[in-house]
Amino acid sequence: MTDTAKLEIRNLRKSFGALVATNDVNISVRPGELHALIGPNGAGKTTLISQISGEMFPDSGQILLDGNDITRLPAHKRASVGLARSFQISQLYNDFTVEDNVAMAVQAQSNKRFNLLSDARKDAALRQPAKEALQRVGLGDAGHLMVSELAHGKKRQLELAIALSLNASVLLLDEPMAGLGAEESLLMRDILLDLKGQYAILLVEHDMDIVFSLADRVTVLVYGKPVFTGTPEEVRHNPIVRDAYLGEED
Ligand SMILES: Nc1ncnc2c1ncn2[C@@H]1O[C@H](COP(=O)(O)OP(=O)(O)OP(=O)(O)O)[C@@H](O)[C@H]1O
Repeated sequence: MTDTAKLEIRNLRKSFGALVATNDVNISVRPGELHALIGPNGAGKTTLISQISGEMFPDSGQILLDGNDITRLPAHKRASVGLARSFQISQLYNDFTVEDNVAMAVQAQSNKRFNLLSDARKDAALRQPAKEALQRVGLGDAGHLMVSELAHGKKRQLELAIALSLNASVLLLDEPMAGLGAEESLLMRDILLDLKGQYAILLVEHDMDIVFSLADRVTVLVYGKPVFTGTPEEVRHNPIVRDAYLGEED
């Protein structure tokens, strides 16, 4: 399994003072796999994602992408080696159009390459991937709208479009369903279903219906430590998981 992992987390550890938020974590995400990370509030899911995306560095351990060690690579360089974290709504530019927001992300990632082109070609080279990414998340007709005009669900779709426009093969998705209404959730579920199989996806999500219906494998994190990794069916029936986490739901 180690040989074929797209993303591999080895013995990762991160403490905040006395609190061990990431406690010797080992997780692998295979090519095309949708791997969900679940756990109670405070289990360390966001802390782990932040280390994988490079916003925070671990105390020890390794993060490998396609077998290459990216543990200390700065966050802004990770997209160019194939790893994208879904943007957060707080990072969107409200006073620009939807398409501008995606085009700016494409440009920010590949500044040097585009600076060599003439303005017209540069514009086309930025607009085309932006349009394709928007199409992919169901925002093909919304490119001209100002971000400030978008409903919450559409902003979430835009976050995902920005991640897709970066041409990564590994996606880190941190609670894409958060704050969505029932209809918006169904739409997001369909979008994720469409992406499934084409990207290696590490998905943090509290919505268990989504996790159990979409994930190939699930890792359960409790107090910073993975207690079990398996298929949704195995996770559902595992006594350790039920005691530690799902117990109250059964
Ligand atoms: N910068 C920080 N400084 C100190 N403690 C932190 C910091 N970031 C997170 N923690 C602590 O680390 C633990 C893990 O937090 P984290 O946000 O990663 O959990 P989570 O699983 O994402 O939770 P949730 O599901 O509520 O989002 C918590 O106890 C949290 O209080």
